[in-house]
Amino acid sequence: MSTSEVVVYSDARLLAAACAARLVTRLVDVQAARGSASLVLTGGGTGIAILRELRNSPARDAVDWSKLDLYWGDERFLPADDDERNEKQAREALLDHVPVDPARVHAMAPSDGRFGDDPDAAAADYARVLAENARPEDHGDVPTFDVTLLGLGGEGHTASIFPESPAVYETERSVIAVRNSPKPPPTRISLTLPAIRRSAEVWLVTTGEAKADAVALALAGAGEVQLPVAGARGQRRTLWLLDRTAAAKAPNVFRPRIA
Ligand SMILES: O=C(O)[C@H](O)[C@@H](O)[C@H](O)[C@H](O)COP(=O)(O)O
Repeated sequence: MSTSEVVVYSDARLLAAACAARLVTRLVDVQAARGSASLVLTGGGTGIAILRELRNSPARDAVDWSKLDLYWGDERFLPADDDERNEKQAREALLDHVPVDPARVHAMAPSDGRFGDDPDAAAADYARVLAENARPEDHGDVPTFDVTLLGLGGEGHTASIFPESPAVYETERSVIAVRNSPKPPPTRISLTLPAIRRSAEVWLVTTGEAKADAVALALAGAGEVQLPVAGARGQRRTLWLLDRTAAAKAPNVFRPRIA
């Protein structure tokens, strides 16, 4: 697993714009090398702000959107048209404005979809989708996601994996249902940490003073059971993209120049 790299930006808007620029470059490079690319999206304010900046990026269409596989790290288990759905927010922010291939947009099922209000069935189906899209070189039932975007909570959750929850102990399944989430809504679908760790690169993106303790503890080596975001690592790269306030308590060794 990769060691953490940290880049600090002076404010949240600049972080979102710079992360969008990084994404364009990374996706273009991967597509140039392999013909296609894969990106895992996150919910939350920072994750959606990045998608809006990507939509407005002048270099946006350097990405071949038709050759991009899109997944979600987690989803709020709500009706498809609920404004709180990560998928709906991502479509409004970006996906409805670029020529993605609908067959390559892999959304997690809503609570009014073909699995009804059964989050376990919806989670199992998403695990099947991941397995179907894994290639032999991925060595398992989860694709090697080129970039996985993840937000984090002030108490250290990432995706919908919360401290000391059943999700954080999951070692076999790639996707699980989450109930009684401390962050509303209570029922969610989430990749597990083993699935997240199949990523080539994990980009942890967050802003705000409320996240500073979780960032500092993760960078200082906290355990994933108490701080799930500490277990979100890429095979080749784990990149923390922070604004100045979220980085304020980071260990000095990580206190880099502020971009
Ligand atoms: O569905 C969700 O809520 C997200 O996946 C969640 O993991 C989010 O990324 C963090 O809670 C950070 O959210 P903010 O960026 O809004 O603080």
